[in-house]
Amino acid sequence: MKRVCTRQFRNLTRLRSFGEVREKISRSINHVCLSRRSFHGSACRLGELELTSVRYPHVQRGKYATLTEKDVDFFQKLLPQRVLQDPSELDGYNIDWMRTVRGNSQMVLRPKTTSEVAEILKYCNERHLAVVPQGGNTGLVGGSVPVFDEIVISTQLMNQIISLDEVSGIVVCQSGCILETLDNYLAERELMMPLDLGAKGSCHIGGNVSTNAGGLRLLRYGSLHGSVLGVEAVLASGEIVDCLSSLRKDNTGYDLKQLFIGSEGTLGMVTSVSILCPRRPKAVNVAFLGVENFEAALQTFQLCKGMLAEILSACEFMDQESMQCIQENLKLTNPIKSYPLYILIETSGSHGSHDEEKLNAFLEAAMGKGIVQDGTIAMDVTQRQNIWGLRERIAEGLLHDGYNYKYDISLPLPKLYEIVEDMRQRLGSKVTRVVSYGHLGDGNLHFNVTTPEYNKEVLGLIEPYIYEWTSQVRGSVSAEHGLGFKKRDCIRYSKEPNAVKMMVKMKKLFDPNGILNPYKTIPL
Ligand SMILES: O=C(O)CC[C@@H](O)C(=O)O
Ligand SMILES: [Zn+2]
Repeated sequence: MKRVCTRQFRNLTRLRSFGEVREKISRSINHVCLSRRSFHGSACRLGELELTSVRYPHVQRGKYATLTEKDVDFFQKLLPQRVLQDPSELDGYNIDWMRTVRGNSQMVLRPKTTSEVAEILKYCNERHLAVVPQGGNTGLVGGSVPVFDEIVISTQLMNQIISLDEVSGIVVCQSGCILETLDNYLAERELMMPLDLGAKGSCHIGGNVSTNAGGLRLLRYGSLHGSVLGVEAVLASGEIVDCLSSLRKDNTGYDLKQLFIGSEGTLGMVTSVSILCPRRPKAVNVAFLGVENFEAALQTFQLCKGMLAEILSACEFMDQESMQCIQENLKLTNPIKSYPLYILIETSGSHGSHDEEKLNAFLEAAMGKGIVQDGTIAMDVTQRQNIWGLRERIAEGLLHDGYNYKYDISLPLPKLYEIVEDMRQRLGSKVTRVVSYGHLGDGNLHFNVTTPEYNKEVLGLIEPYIYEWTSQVRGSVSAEHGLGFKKRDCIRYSKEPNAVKMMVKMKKLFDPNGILNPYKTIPL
């Protein structure tokens, strides 16, 4: 049952069978639903976490029309039984997953087809009614919730898989398909989604594409700018832009679909996508390792890139503070001893025993060189999921602390941990935790600070310091979460003024009345 590890890997501990199985249901603790599932329909209350007006008092409502009875009649006729207005149903659409942005939308529309989306947008554009497209509402920058009273256009009912070409591995589907549902559908056909993330159980593919979500396997499968072959989107005017190609090659001028990938619903609402899916690997292995410092983490990554080469499918890291957070707040168990840093390595290949041999050889070498101190390899699917749960559930664990200051930074690898150590010094005992983890394989640091409640002084110690530092080392202030509402004013730290000007011009061209996801992405 247990694969034998070599002498050099002497500290290897067997993975205990975890008491905790990764929870997949929404939980409501202290009035806050914490798993990265959406909380539509669950009884969440905000209480003291109602922070939009506290943190963003400078943001003023734009000059949009307000909803009239005539408007409501129009939408009810267009979408019978698919217009939500009951206040008890609206909370889940008005509040973001982080529970730091709360809008006050009075209406949620649930279209099923592209032409219904086109009708909605045409009407809203003529009436100057602002809208916010929303998928699973799992975003981390307040991009998918209204800021004021924007009408929510939910993709919940746009969940049809349109076609699958099993030979080329191209799936075409509506934007409201849940990522995990798509992946399960593909699994039956020996294919997989090229994207995986903690929120997979509730995020919608349209939201993934609109935010250019990165996730856990970007190292292996690249970004959605490469995997998405086609996009169908509806512009503010109601015009449908059909770029839903399923071609690998198409050089007929501007690649317009790219404009909808990562523009967070500000240029058009994505209604369908076409995605190139890789073959599902036959053998997957996951190892969880302990290292003494960030230099050793980098050496581990370098070594595994060399020794595991094309079978390496993920290389993630988390620090001891992340581990403490999930131990204390989620009661998860560390399968090895305590180390300053932990590395999760995943291989995905076509030959089980060959892959295992390679992984064991890598572990022997890493331990032999003294780079890795300790580790464990998952022996079955449950153990694999449990190891992944340690990494994927940190975001959830952090919310239990109270208020979470969240930063998603792309950095040159050698610089990745500098800011964490610096910030620990800077913040000292003023905060509950300083936590860092992320995608070592693609240079993406998730830096998080928590305090029992929102604390302006702490925020002032973090910002703009962290952004200025990121800018100086030519990093990006948003690696994969987007800018949404919360980060839009930080764009200038990563994009030069002329680039921002061009974005503003594009926005005006695509959406002259500014009705599409206002207050997001583009700075004021
Ligand atoms: O919570 C975060 O900071 C990151 C969330 C997500 O991108 C992850 O990689 O787990
Ligand atoms: Zn991430």
